[in-house]
Amino acid sequence: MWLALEIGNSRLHWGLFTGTTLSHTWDTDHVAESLTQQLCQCRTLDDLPPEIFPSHVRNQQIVPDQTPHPPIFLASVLPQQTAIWQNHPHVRVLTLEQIPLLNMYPTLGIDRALALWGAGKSLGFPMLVIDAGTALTFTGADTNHYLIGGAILPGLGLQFTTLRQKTGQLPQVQTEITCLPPRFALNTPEAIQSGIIYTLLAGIKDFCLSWWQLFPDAKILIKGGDHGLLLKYLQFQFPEIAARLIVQPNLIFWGMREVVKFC
Ligand SMILES: Nc1ncnc2c1ncn2[C@@H]1O[C@H](COP(=O)(O)OP(=O)(O)O)[C@@H](O)[C@H]1O
Ligand SMILES: CC(C)(COP(=O)(O)O)[C@@H](O)C(=O)NCCC(=O)O
Ligand SMILES: [K+]
Repeated sequence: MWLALEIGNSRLHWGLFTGTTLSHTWDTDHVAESLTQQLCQCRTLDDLPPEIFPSHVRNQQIVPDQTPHPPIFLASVLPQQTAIWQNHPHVRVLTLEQIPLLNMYPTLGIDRALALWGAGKSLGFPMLVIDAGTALTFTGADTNHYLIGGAILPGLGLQFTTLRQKTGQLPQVQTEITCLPPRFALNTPEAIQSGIIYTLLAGIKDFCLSWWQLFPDAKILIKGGDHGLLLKYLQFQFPEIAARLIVQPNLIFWGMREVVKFC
C-alpha cells in the first residue's frame, strides 16, 4: 500500500494505492506548518489527522486497523509545501529525473510531466494534456515520448479572482453558470463572464486544433479542478471539440504509478 500526494497551487490531491490499483482519491487543503510535528509522529494510517485523512475516506474502512503508515510519494509544484513534507519519515519526493519523458526542461512542472507521462503510457502517444487547475496548462509529447512543449495561462478561477483583486470596482463573479452569457453583455458580471469564458474557450479550441494539425487524430486529455465547467461551456460553444476531449481526473496518479514501479 502507498499514498500518492500531488501538491498543487490550490490544494493537495491524494491517491491511495494497493500495488498498481488506485482505490481512493480525495483532496485536502494545504497543510499548516504547525501540523508538521504531528504528521511525523504518525505510525499508522489511522494516526493521520482528519485534515489529511478525512472521515469520509476513513469511514469506508478501506484499510484494516493498525495498518502501518505507508510510504507517501510526493510530487509538488509548491516549494513551501515541499519543505513541510520532505522531512516526514515516510515521504519520498519525486523529481523530474525519474520521469522518462525526453526533451524536458529543468523548470518544467512535475505535475505536468507526470500527467503527460501517465496519460501517454496508459492511452498512447502522441498525447496532449490540458490541466484546468489553478493555472491552465497544455503539455504535449510525440510518439517518441519527446516533449513537444506547451503553454501556461491563468486558470478559470484565477482569472476571475485576479480581475477582482487587481481592479477598483470589479466584483467577484460566479465561475459556475447554467448557460453561456451573452457575448456582448450589458452588465458587469456578464461582461466579466463573457470576456473570460469566451476567450478561454477560443484559446482551448485553438490549441486543440494546432495539436491536431501537428498530430492528426492524436488524443487530448483534460483534467484539473475546473475541467467539468470548462468542458460544459465547451459543449455549448464548440461541441465538436468537446466531443473529442477525454476526461481523466486521475492522470497524475497514473503517472506516479508508472514512476513508483521503478522506485
Ligand atoms: N473544492 C474546490 N477547492 C478548490 N478549488 C476548486 C474546488 N472545486 C473546483 N475548484 C476549482 O479548481 C481550481 C483548482 O484546480 P485544482 O486542479 O484543484 O488545482 P491545483 O492542482 O492547481 O491545486 C480552482 O481554481 C477552482 O476554480
Ligand atoms: C504551471 C503550474 C503553475 C501549474 O500548477 P497547478 O495549476 O497545477 O497548481 C506548475 O506546473 C508549475 O509551477 N510549472 C513550472 C513551470 C513550467 O511548467 O514550465
Ligand atoms: K495540477
